[in-house]
Amino acid sequence: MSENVFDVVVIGAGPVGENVADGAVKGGLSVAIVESELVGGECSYWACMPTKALLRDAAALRAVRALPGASAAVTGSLDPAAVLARRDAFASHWHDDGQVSWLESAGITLLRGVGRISAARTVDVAGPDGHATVLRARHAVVVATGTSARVPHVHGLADAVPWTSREAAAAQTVPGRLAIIGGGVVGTEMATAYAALGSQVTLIARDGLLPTVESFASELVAEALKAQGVALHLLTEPDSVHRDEAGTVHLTLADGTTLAADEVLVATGRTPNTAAVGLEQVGLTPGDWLQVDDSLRVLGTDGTPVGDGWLYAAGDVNHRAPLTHQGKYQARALGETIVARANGNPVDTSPWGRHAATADERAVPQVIFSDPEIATVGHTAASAEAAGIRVRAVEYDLGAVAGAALHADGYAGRAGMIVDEDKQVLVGFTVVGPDVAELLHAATIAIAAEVPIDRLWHAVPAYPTLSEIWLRLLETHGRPPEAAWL
Ligand SMILES: Cc1cc2nc3c(=O)[nH]c(=O)nc-3n(C[C@H](O)[C@H](O)[C@H](O)COP(=O)(O)OP(=O)(O)OC[C@H]3O[C@@H](n4cnc5c(N)ncnc54)[C@H](O)[C@@H]3O)c2cc1C
Ligand SMILES: NC(=O)c1ccc[n+]([C@@H]2O[C@H](COP(=O)([O-])OP(=O)(O)OC[C@H]3O[C@@H](n4cnc5c(N)ncnc54)[C@H](O)[C@@H]3O)[C@@H](O)[C@H]2O)c1
Repeated sequence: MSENVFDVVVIGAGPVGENVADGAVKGGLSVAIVESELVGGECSYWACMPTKALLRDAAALRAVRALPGASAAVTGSLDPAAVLARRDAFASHWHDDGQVSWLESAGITLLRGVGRISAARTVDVAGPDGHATVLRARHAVVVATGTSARVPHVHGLADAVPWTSREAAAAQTVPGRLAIIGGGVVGTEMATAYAALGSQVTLIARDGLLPTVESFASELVAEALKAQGVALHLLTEPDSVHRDEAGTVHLTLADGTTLAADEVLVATGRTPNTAAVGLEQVGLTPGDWLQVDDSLRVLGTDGTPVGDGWLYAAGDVNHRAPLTHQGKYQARALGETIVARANGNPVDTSPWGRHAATADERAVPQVIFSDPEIATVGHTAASAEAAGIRVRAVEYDLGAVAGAALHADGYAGRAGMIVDEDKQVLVGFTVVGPDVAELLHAATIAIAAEVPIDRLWHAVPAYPTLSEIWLRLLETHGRPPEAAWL
C-alpha cells in the first residue's frame, strides 16, 4: 500500500470534482482526484451531452417544417442511425482520454479507483488492479460523487432489467415500444427523443407531467407529446412489471390499465452515491444526501461542520440544485474557499458573497429540452408562496409577439414572470415554446442582479425578436408606483 500527501483530495471526477480541483490548483494547492468510472462523470457520457444530442436533430427538423419555404427543401425523414452516431461522438465514444489529458495539463493528479474516507483527512483508494493507495489531505477532502438512478420498489421491476437514464442515453438501437416510468425531466426529455426516433412511447407519470414547473408550461408540453403520438398515463403508477420469455415487458398500472413494451425506462429520480464513501467514519449514514453549510462544508447530525471543517461536498451529492451548471458554480466557489482557508484568509459566505453559492437558492436556471422547450429560473408562483414571498404572477401569450410569429408558422408559447411585490424585483421566470432556451439568461441576470422592475422598463428588447416578451410581461404587470420599493 502506498501513501501520498496532497493539499486537497477530491472523490469523484465528474464536472463538479474536476472544477473544484482546477480552482484549488489555480490557487497554488496540490490536488489528487479519485475516479471509479470515467473522468467527466455522468454529464459527459450518460446525461447532459448524449441526451441533448439525441434531441437536437428532431428539434432542427421541427424548426424547418414550421417554415413553408424551408420545409419544401426537406424531403426525407429523421435518420435514427445518424442521430445515434452523432450522439456517440458527443459521448466521446465512452472514452475519457480527452478529459484525462485535460487533468494532466491542469496539474491535477488522477487516481483510478473507488475512494473511501477511512479517517479524518484520509481517503483510501481501491484501484482497479487491486492496488490500494492511502491519500492524506493537508487541508480538505471534497466529496463530489454525484448520483445514480433510483429504481422504485415496484413488484417485478428489478427482475425485468429496466433501462435507467444510462441505457436511454447510450442505446445503440431504438426500441419499437418504450414505456417510461416517471414524468420528470428525464422522462419527458426521453419521451420527446424516442418518439421522434420512431418508438411508440408510453409515459406513466404518477404526479402528473413535470409537476414542479408552472402548469401553463407542462400543459403545453403534454399536449405536444400527445400530438407526437405519446400515450400519457397521468396520476397513476405501475403496480407490477414482468418481462416474458420473448422479452416483452408487461406493466399493470394502479388504475388497472395493462401495457406492453419492448423496453421500460425508469426515470423516477436519483439517489446519492454515498453508500460506499465511508460516511460512517464521520458519524453520518451511508447512502444519505450530504447536508452542507453556505461554504459547502459537510454538516454532522448536530448541524455543525464535521471535524474541524475539513470535509466538503459539492454538486448533485449535496442535493442543493442537481444540475451541471449549478454544480460547477458551487465548484468555483468551493475552490476559492479551500484556497482562502488554506492561506488563512477570510471567507465571505454572506448572500451573493464571493464564497457563497447563493444562486442555488435564488436563481437556478434550467432548460427542459422537450418539444416545445421549457426554460425556467428562480421561483414558480407556488414555490414563492411556499417561501412566504408576497408575489404577483403575470403571463403573456408568446405566440402573439411579432418575433415569435416570424420565427415559425403557428408558433405556440407562453411566458410568465413572478415579481416580489415588496422588493419590486423579479424572483421567477418561465417560458415555454419552440427555441426559447436562449431567452433564459436575461431572466437569470435580472434575478441574480435584483434589477428593479422600474429599471427593467429601460432594458429595451430588439424588434422583432422573441425577447419582446419582456416588454409584454412588463406591460401586463404595470409600472410599480413611484418609490414603492423604498
Ligand atoms: C439523463 C440526464 C440528463 C441530464 N441532463 C442535464 C442537462 O441537460 N443539463 C444539466 O445541467 N444537468 C443535466 N443533468 C444533471 C447532471 O448530469 C448532473 O447535475 C451532473 O452530472 C452532476 O455532476 P457531479 O459532478 O456532481 O456528479 P456526476 O456527474 O455524477 O459525477 C460523479 C463522479 O463521481 C464518481 N464516483 C462516485 N463514487 C465514487 C467513489 N467512491 N470513488 C471515486 N469516484 C466515484 C462517478 O463515477 C462519477 O464520475 C442530467 C442528468 C441526467 C440523469
Ligand atoms: N435538462 C435538464 O436540465 C435535465 C435533464 C434531465 C435530468 N436532469 C436532472 O436529473 C435529475 C433526475 O431527473 P428525473 O426525471 O429522474 O427526476 P425528477 O425528480 O425530476 O422526476 C421524477 C418523477 O418521477 C415520478 N415518480 C417517482 N416515483 C414514481 C413511480 N413509482 N411511478 C411513477 N412515477 C414516479 C415523480 O412524480 C417525479 O415527477 C433531476 O435533478 C433533473 O434536474 C436535468
